[in-house]
Amino acid sequence: MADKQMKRYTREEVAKHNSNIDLWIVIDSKVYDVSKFKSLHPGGEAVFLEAEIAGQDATDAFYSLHRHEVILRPQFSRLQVGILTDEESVIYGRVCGEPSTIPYGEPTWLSDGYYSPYYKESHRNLQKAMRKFVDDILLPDAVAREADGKRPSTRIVQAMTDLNINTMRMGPGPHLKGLELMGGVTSEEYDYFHELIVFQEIARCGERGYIDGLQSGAVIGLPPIINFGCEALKAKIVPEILSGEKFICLAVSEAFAGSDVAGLQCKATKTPDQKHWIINGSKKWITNGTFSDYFTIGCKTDKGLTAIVVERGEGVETRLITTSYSTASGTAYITFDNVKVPVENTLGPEGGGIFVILSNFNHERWTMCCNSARSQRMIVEECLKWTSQRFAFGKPLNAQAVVRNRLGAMISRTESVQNWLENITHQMCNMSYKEQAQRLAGPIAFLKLYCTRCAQQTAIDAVQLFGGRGLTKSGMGQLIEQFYRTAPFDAVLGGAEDVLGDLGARQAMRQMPKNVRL
Ligand code: HEM
Repeated sequence: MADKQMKRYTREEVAKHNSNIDLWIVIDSKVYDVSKFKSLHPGGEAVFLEAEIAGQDATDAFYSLHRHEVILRPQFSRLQVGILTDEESVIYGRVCGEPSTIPYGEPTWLSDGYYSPYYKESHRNLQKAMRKFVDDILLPDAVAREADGKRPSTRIVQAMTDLNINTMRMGPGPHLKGLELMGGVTSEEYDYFHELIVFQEIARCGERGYIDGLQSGAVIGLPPIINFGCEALKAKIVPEILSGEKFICLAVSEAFAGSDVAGLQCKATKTPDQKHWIINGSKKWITNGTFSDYFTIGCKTDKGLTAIVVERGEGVETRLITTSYSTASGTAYITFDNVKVPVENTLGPEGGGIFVILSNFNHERWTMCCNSARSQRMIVEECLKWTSQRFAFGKPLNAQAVVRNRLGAMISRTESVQNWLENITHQMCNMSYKEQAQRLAGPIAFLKLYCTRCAQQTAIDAVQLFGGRGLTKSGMGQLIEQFYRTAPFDAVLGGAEDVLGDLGARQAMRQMPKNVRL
């Protein structure tokens, strides 16, 4: 029943319902009868019988211990029996489809009264459409699948296909030609800032394993085919993946080698008639591998590392690896046992696999930064809310200078990550794919290294602010717990931090002018 139609009570009237058998409380001007509920309350019965709670305004006590969404659940909202005379409820949580009202809850370009040189009307239109899609459609499935560990539901894959979201996640290019994009964006105007928006809005669902389950294998496994595959291969595989009919993943890392791509042991040898590859070996930690139909892999061949596309079939086995994030991502251990693949499935020149894989890494790492930057912002928002509504030592947490100092550091990191990301994205918008491969490998490696270090420090800070709740999978700190558990993923996937730092520094050293001196 809407508040307006509810019976009005004065605070004095509510106060009379303060006994074990007749017990009311007020939360945000709404009057709740908890007489029966109290024995079912997960936090125990006794809390309701305290003198400052029974028949009293329990708003601060409630928000010190529960997320706003708790009181919105139908089984609890129906405990409401009235509303206070001459008062209205004022507290709200996340409003579906709307921008956050929390300071730093949105990047500068989405914050009222601030400016950015990078975003145009088409970016704003896409952002609004994506936000609505994520809040209304994606989020409920993300929460459910993260909990049951199943891959994203077919209807979500279908919805994303219908809205061309997966095609947009391949970046700007001819694959978008003629498509109607969300927010009325045309394929000609679609640039990397549009793509950044797609990734950052999806990141807001906050369910890290699920996000990877959302065909992130295609985001990294399909571009090598688009950029280096022969026409026949592209004509067959690209439509199958973009229509959501089939799934693909990028399978590079192995039990034997991860960041050391040159040390891979999976081997491809040609048949005597030179028409097929015979592939033997294994791959480990392959995102979406359990449900993929195609595998873009790196293999040792006589001419060196070569990229090849393998179709699921005889000799290909995948099994689930349980990592510290949810199994919604379909992370797999894959074995190839005498798998026969046509040589036409080779991507780029034989022996040129390192270039195929490395040039793809730039885009992959950049998408990870988009995701991580937005996730860090969400954690900042959670911490700003928590520290203002949680009371300790008689004051809100944010009344302590040490807490504000920690918040300040978290905000600074989040802002610097987003601003650097936007600068790199601007470079990508102005460079060809080849120029990006040549000039941005170092900067993107540094960005990812910086981004994931910031994320991990922010995760540690957030746990300090939330205490035990930051380590508990349900309740107030559930997003913090998940972020703390999964932030290290981005620091390893797509290149470990130390490897990336080295890569960027080596590139800088190569570019040093020969004759310059101090
Ligand atoms: C209609 C009002 C209330 C409802 C529907 C409600 C519901 C819940 C639920 C579902 C939980 C489980 C944890 C979670 O999902 O967040 C919980 C935990 C708890 N609740 Fe309530 N609650 C209400 C009011 C209160 C009040 C007024 C107090 C204290 C004065 C309180 C104290 C607690 C405590 C101490 C916990 C355990 C929190 C923890 O483990 O961190 N609850 N409540």
